[in-house]
Amino acid sequence: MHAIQDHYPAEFAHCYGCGSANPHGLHLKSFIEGERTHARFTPAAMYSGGYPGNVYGGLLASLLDCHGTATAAAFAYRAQGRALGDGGAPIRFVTGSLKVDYKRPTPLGIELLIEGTLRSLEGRKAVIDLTLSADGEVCVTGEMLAVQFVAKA
Ligand SMILES: CCCCCCCCCCCCCC(=O)SCCNC(=O)CCNC(=O)[C@H](O)C(C)(C)COP(=O)(O)OP(=O)(O)OC[C@H]1O[C@@H](n2cnc3c(N)ncnc32)[C@H](O)[C@@H]1OP(=O)(O)O
Repeated sequence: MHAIQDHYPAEFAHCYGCGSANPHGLHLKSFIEGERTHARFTPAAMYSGGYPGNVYGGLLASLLDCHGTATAAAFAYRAQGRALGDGGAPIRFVTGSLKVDYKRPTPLGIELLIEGTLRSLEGRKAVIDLTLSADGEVCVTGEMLAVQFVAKA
C-alpha cells in the first residue's frame, strides 16, 4: 500500500519530517483507512528529551505536523472525488496552526502510533484532530489547522 507522502510530487518531497528525498529526515509515512489516518514511528535514543527514557517534545510535534498535513491532503482528495496521485494538480496543505498537548511522557524505543481524523473541511481550511500513542496509551494530542496552499503568481 502506498503512503500518502508517496504521492507528493518531487518538489514537495524535501520535508524534514516526511520527505522521501531528504536523506536526514524522519521519513514519516501516513496511510488513510476509512475515516482515520495512521503512521508509525519508533524513536531511537538520539531523540531523547531531558527526561531519561522519554522522547523530546519537539520531535513529537514534528510527527503530528507532518501527519496532520498528510491527513488534510488525503481527506481533501477524497472530498473532491479524486484519487491520491491521480496526476492532476496536487492538493497541498501547510500547517497554519498546531496546538499540542503533552498528556504523559512518551517512551523512547517503542513504536508510536500517530492517528488523525478530519473534524472539518471548509474552503481551504481543514481542522485535524491528532493523537500519538505508545502501547495503547495516548501520550500526546494535537489540533491542527491545515491551510490549502495556493501558489501566488
Ligand atoms: C497528495 C499530494 C499532496 C501534495 C502535498 C505536498 C505538501 C507537503 C507539505 C508537507 C508539509 C509538512 C508540514 C509543514 O512543515 S508546513 C510548514 C510550516 N507552515 C508554514 O510554513 C506555513 C506558513 N504560513 C503560510 O504560508 C500562510 O500563512 C498560510 C498558507 C497558512 C495562509 O496564508 P494565505 O495568504 O494563503 O491565506 P490566508 O492568510 O487568507 O488564510 C486562509 C484562511 O486560513 C486562516 N488562517 C491562516 N492561518 C491561521 C492561523 N494560524 N490560525 C487561524 N486561522 C488561520 C485565515 O484566517 C483564513 O481563514 P478565512 O478568513 O478564509 O476564514
